[in-house]
Amino acid sequence: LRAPPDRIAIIGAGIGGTSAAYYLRQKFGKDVKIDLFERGEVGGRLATITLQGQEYEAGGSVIHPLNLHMKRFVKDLGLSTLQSSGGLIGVSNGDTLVFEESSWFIINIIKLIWQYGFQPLRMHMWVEDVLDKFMRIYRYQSHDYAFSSVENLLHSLGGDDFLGMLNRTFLETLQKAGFSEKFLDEMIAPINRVNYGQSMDINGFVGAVSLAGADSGLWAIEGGNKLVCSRLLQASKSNLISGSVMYIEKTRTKQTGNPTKMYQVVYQTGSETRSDFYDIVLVATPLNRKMSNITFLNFDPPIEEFHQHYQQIVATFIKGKLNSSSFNSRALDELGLSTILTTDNSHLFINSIGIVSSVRENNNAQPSTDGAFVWKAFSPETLTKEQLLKLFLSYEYAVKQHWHAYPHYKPPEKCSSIILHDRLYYLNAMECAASAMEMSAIAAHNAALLAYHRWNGHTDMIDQEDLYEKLKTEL
Ligand SMILES: Cc1cc2nc3c(=O)[nH]c(=O)nc-3n(C[C@H](O)[C@H](O)[C@H](O)COP(=O)(O)OP(=O)(O)OC[C@H]3O[C@@H](n4cnc5c(N)ncnc54)[C@H](O)[C@@H]3O)c2cc1C
Ligand SMILES: CC(C)=CCC/C(C)=C/CC/C(C)=C/CSC[C@H](N)C(=O)O
Repeated sequence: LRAPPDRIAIIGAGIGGTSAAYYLRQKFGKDVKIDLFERGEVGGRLATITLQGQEYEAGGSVIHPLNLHMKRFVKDLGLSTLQSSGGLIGVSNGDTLVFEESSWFIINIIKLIWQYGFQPLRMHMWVEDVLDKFMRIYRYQSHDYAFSSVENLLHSLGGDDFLGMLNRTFLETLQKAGFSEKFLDEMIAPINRVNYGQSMDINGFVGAVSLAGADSGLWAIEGGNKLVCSRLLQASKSNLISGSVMYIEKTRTKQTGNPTKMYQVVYQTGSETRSDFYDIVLVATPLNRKMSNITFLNFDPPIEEFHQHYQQIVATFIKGKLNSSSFNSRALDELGLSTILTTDNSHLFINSIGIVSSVRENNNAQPSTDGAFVWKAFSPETLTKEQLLKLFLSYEYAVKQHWHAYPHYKPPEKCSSIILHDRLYYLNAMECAASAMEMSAIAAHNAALLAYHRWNGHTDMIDQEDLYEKLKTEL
């Protein structure tokens, strides 16, 4: 093995950047100096909001039971978990509830079969099949295999079917699989709206991830999901630099005494502009002007500006008494639902609304003495006072958080390269397939392995074909 690199820079301390620091430390050992640049808060899109002394998840909130990297972090870093799901769900089309869950399991089964036949069961099997194939990544990564592009990674998991999903809309994918318009409109589109704030025109792969996000057994980290980022940072023994990276320059000349330092990272901290030289750089933030504003200088061929459009989502936290008549024409004293999803209807100004528990409560949100709960609404635009008064009989507060949340999906997806230059890697290229905490952790592990193998010239560990067959016989 070649001597390890001297210095590595990671830009962005969200779940992608902090898990990259963790995996890079595992691969390159204790001597490499890792600098992690962050211009905002550690956690990035994993963030909480504190209201009347209670903390709530404002960004990434739920984790799937089969998200094995996230599970592993919790175990290795001594964190605790909370169960996230619970409560009854309804689906409103703006006039009426087209589906309403009952607290009786058997009643729900009868209702689902009555309204949609066996399509919910078929859909469950379809998602399970995608997840089964998706989980091959853990085996590949535990054997240290890496991929140089998102397409190669997806192809190794699910062959041409997975690439096809990236290139077709979710609607086309499910229509082709024989699902009815009514079922897609009333059950599947509402799940896309709560999870990705988008219609059935997203790509089929992110559609499958979105449906996995409606499975049972979802969980979260006690104290807030962002805790995993600060713990990963600590465990990786990286150096956090609070500053905004402005540009990355490919160095023109060899640095005296160390010919390998290829990149100069220039950043702003307070009113000062500083810079440092690095052997390897990992970019762990979406590269577009609104989200990171990083330019690349002196690269040949040049690294062009990135234009991936990110969907704006507003999360509004409202403490109040919901007005059931805004979702249902039937007059009800008490709706009895804790989450209301909505169908794709241009008259609706929210994507979803649901009661939230604090990051320290296990699934048992309690109303205040006057019967008010804390609700979280997702909407494409800021809610106006009139809209809030339509949704609520009365409310104590309404506090909003804006996000450039996830890519605006528009298949066929053209994913950016993971390798931007010799030793310059882009983790968030992965978001073109699907944006989720686990996807960032997978991208981070992949980039750490890729950087390690390319540093050591292990080309046989990159983009191996037929890995599934090859690893079948390995213990
Ligand atoms: C409202 C919402 C709900 C979500 N719900 C879920 C969910 O329930 N489950 C799930 O799995 N996923 C969910 N997601 C998606 C998930 O949160 C993201 O996919 C994931 O957190 C992305 O992590 P990341 O580290 O790749 O990027 P980010 O978290 O965006 O991290 C990038 C970091 O880079 C920093 N940065 C940017 N530019 C610079 C610069 N020039 N210099 C220095 N630092 C810079 C940013 O400040 C940021 O901290 C949700 C997202 C949102 C917004
Ligand atoms: C990556 C895999 C296989 C599974 C991840 C499934 C998952 C947890 C998807 C959720 C994706 C997402 C962007 C959800 C946003 S909204 C979350 C929640 N409903 C909320 O109300 O905050």
